[in-house]
Amino acid sequence: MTVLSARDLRKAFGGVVAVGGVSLDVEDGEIRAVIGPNGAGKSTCFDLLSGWILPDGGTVTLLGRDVTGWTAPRLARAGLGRSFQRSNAFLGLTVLENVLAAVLARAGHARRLWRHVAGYAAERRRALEVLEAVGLGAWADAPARTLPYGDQKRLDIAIALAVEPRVLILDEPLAGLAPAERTGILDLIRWLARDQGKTVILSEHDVDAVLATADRITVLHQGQVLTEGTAAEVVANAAVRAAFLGN
Ligand SMILES: Nc1ncnc2c1ncn2[C@@H]1O[C@H](COP(=O)(O)OP(=O)(O)OP(=O)(O)O)[C@@H](O)[C@H]1O
Repeated sequence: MTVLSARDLRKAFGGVVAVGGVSLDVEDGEIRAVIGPNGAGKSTCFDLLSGWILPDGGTVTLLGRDVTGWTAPRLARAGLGRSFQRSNAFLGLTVLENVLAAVLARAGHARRLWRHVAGYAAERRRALEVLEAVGLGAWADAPARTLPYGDQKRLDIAIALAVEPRVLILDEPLAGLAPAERTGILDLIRWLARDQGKTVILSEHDVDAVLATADRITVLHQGQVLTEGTAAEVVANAAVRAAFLGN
């Protein structure tokens, strides 16, 4: 079953065509990597898919519904979680408060967020569960700014998971990580897809980093899909090799 589709998505900023007619279909439980060099249009694509910006043209379908033009909060309630290239965690809040804020926002409590935080027992339990799931349970009461960088990436994933998404879009979850941390995040992503039934779409610059993890890889180049396929197909593709791999 296809859970997320894009058809001919387009977005230009002034004269710059960031996304020039992208179509893709992501299947339930799949790990999809979207790779491409700087400026290929990965983040813009993710912004379009998750409702952070409006497309100039094209459509987005989530779980069978046409959600084109839906706002990010509405898409979150419909089952789409998103992390960002630059963390959107509040560094002055604790790790738990960050996830709790996201849980409360989904539940529609955003406007009275800080009035009776202590009273939200069920939501706190849910936030703690999410932290345990991503391996940050021990950091719950620590200020987010004290987290090691690799764990900040885990917190970003926890915030995206707080909306209980079916589809999780992760913008460069491996960026800036040491090899051991990358392995840890890739293990987490595999667990989310294989054991928790999430569909995961992640962006990355480097095909090697996602070869063993992604079920399929979409290669973006200059705002368009250069090719899509399994890791083996993408690596064997002459156009991809010419554009990104050198040889
Ligand atoms: N808000 C914006 N205003 C103007 N141009 C933009 C804006 N956002 C993106 N662009 C341009 O659109 C193109 C695609 O950018 P985008 O950030 O989507 O690529 P990317 O593949 O995510 O790159 P990176 O890997 O560096 O994050 C680039 O030329 C970028 O400069």
